[in-house]
Amino acid sequence: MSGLYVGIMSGTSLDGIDLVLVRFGQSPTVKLQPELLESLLCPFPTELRQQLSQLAQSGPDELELMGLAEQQLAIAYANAVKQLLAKAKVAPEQISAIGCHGQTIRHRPYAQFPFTYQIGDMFRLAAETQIRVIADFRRKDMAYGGQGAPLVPAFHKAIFTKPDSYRAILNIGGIANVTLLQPNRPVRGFDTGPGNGLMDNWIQQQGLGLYDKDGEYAASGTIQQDLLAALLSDPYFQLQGPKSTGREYFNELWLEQKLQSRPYAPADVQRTLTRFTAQSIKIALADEAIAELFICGGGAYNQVLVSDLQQLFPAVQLQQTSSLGVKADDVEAMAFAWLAFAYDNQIPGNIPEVTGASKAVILGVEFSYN
Ligand SMILES: Nc1ncnc2c1ncn2[C@@H]1O[C@H](COP(=O)(O)OP(=O)(O)OP(=O)(O)O)[C@@H](O)[C@H]1O
Ligand SMILES: CC(=O)N[C@H]1[C@@H]2OC[C@@H](O2)[C@@H](O)[C@@H]1O[C@H](C)C(=O)O
Repeated sequence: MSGLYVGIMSGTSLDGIDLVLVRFGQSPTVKLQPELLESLLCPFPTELRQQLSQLAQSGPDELELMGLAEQQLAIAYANAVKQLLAKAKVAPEQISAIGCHGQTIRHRPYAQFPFTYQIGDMFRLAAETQIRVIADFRRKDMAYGGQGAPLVPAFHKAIFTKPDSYRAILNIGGIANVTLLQPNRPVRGFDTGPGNGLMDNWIQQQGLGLYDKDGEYAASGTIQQDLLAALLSDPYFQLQGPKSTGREYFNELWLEQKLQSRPYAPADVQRTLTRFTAQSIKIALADEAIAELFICGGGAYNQVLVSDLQQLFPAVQLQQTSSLGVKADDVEAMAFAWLAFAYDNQIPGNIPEVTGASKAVILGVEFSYN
């Protein structure tokens, strides 16, 4: 194996496909220092984004819609991989495997029969690219009683651990999740709640773009304390980990219920949602003596959000993961490249203390092209 892996992540924000091309050391026993060779963000075609968004909630003829979306998604992934490899001037036969998350359309860890569903036809992705694909990373963890999420903590542990410092890695995507790398303790991690997802929904509803670039729209509003309290009253924030959530819970309908048709100025809602994300993270980490907090995911670029976080964590050094050598946009895609590497090297991909699974297991399924 070449040690070259492609990682593909398309997350709950539905902004597009994040890809990386990365090289991992040949021996899994050697301290892992991934070398990033190339990265790319391919925005989703509008129609596909709308279909995927629709699939995250119940609706008519979901099976037909899902079947069609799975194929379009695989084609979009394959085109993105081809672009990435062309940019890097690397041939498909040089790649050991693609690690692909797929697109979560339903995540129900608290259902009577818990399930999680990631779509994208991985055989088509393998056939189109002529590269083997490792995917379906979450369901085995759930089969062992876990939440199937979050999975990135194992990768964070592998590359970001510092033996003498309590580090936390905070990913702010559509949903936000945190990894706690505390010396002399098993790694912990969980979803803190909404990240950018509700903020994206709101600004889109106002017709002001897909997301609040640099937090500029939020900066024009004022925090509404009664709304903030209503948002924070959701029982999810009182749950202890392991815990995970998704857009099927924290979505437009959830927000509508909290707004109760009160006539807030739209910019005030944006500002309050931004504070809400920061405050829910603070609640989740209130008892943790974190020394260094590293932010990744698109939320790292929202200046209002980051400044709210800094205000709520005055004693903590807040930085982007780029100061650890991995750009905020690349961490999740790199984690899925690593999960493919872990599959090939028989390294467990889940952490039982994080997901709640009864044991650590090797995650992923191989989709071959020949
Ligand atoms: N310059 C920016 N200013 C403000 N927000 C930004 C900026 N760039 C990206 N974002 C936010 O980040 C989001 C994308 O983040 P990311 O790609 O980390 O999410 P994701 O991977 O889809 O979600 P998840 O981690 O939940 O699976 C965008 O939808 C937007 O809200
Ligand atoms: C079911 C699912 O897709 N969950 C995502 C989502 O996006 C962020 C958060 O919720 C996290 O739990 C997870 O993604 C990352 C990659 C994870 O598994 O670690």
